[in-house]
Amino acid sequence: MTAPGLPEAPFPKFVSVDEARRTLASLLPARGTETLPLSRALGRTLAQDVAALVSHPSTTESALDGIACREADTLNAPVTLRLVGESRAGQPFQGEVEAGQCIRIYTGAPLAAGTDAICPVEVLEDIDDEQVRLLRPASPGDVRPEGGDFQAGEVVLKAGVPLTASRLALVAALGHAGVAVYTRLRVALLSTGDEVVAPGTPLQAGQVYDSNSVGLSAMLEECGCEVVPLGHAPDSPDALKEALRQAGGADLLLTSGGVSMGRYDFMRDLLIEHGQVSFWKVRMRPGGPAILGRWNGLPVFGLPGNPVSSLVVFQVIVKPALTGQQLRTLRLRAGTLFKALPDKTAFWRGNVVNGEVHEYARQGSGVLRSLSDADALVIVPEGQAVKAGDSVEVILL
Ligand SMILES: Nc1nc2c(c(=O)[nH]1)N[C@H]1C(S)=C(S)[C@@H](COP(=O)(O)OP(=O)(O)OC[C@H]3O[C@@H](n4cnc5c(N)ncnc54)[C@H](O)[C@@H]3O)O[C@H]1N2
Ligand code: MOO
Repeated sequence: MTAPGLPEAPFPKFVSVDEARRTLASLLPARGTETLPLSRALGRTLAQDVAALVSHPSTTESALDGIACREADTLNAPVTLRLVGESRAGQPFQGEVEAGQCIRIYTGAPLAAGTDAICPVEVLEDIDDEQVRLLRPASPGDVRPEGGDFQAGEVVLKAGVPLTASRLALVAALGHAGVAVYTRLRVALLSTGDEVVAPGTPLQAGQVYDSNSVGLSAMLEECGCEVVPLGHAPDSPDALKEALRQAGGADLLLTSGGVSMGRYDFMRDLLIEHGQVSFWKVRMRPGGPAILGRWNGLPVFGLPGNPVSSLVVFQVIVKPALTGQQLRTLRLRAGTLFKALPDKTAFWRGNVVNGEVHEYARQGSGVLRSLSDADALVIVPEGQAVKAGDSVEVILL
């Protein structure tokens, strides 16, 4: 597909979002694996299935502080039972509990032989050291069965999932002190533009603070990448060539700015004239002008400068390519109209209100606060408007 006004070129233009993602993934190096302690594995991608070394719970245990007894004895509560001992975590009751008897028990302590139900302290009355009165029947639902969470030998986590905080906790519970992960990709990061300045310095008229470096660097960290910060380069082919040279040892150079139709969009010019371009422009908004190519073998992904555009392209194209993970989406009911674009997938910002997603008022690619204020990117396929009441696919932000 060739747009009016663009020169003919020996590379694809206006590729789909899926094609852009696949092409970027195909330029990245195959990754090795390494084993890391859990304290250093946050954000990395699991390289091997992880099986449980133990069952959890390791024995059948109580979910509450109270007494353990036989449910059948308590169906006509209030009833009085005879206390014959107690079970604490690490100090289980050794004997058998018989009909009409009970033991004191605490959360996480093993059940005793003969017991099958728990009555919590809130519905107990102590009569004396040997007797207790249950105001309600004891519940088998407050017993946690052995292996109810996972069984020894069971594969609980599959290779390829990202290691979030809760998954790292799970790996520890499975009994592992370390975990096999894919090695980190080294991603060099560069902001371009004469007007771009680092935050913390005074801003002259026409300048803008470099928000892209900050947002993209944080997103790369979240993807488990090693970031090589190259800072900022002005709109000059020589300065950009120097930055491209500095990025030489990286697996990918990510740039922002200078890829659209302007006369000073030199990143685009350099890649088209002296690099090898895989595609220029993606059928999406925001983010349409993105360009992918290689410079002396180094994959270079040029994100658009507009702050919303660069972060959205990262989210929907770069992140899945870097992590090998599918985009996580879910479906919600639309509470308002989301307009379609004839030849682009739109990623409109939306807010979730009472389970419905509503359009955020300001959709401009320069309105960076829209990504902070919104709850979701609403995916509107090419040419297919979403009406209020329709089901729509969203990415939660
Ligand atoms: N005639 C046309 N003009 C434009 C088109 C088009 O198709 N025809 N596409 C528009 C779209 S869509 C986008 S997106 C932008 C992308 O342009 P560039 O990638 O060339 O980006 P710049 O022109 O360098 O900057 C755009 C905008 O973003 C601000 N910016 C740049 N870098 C940063 C940064 N690191 N932190 C914060 N803000 C940044 C910059 O100041 C500009 O305001 O092109 C449209 N134009
Ligand atoms: O794609 Mo641009 O990102 O619409 O402004």
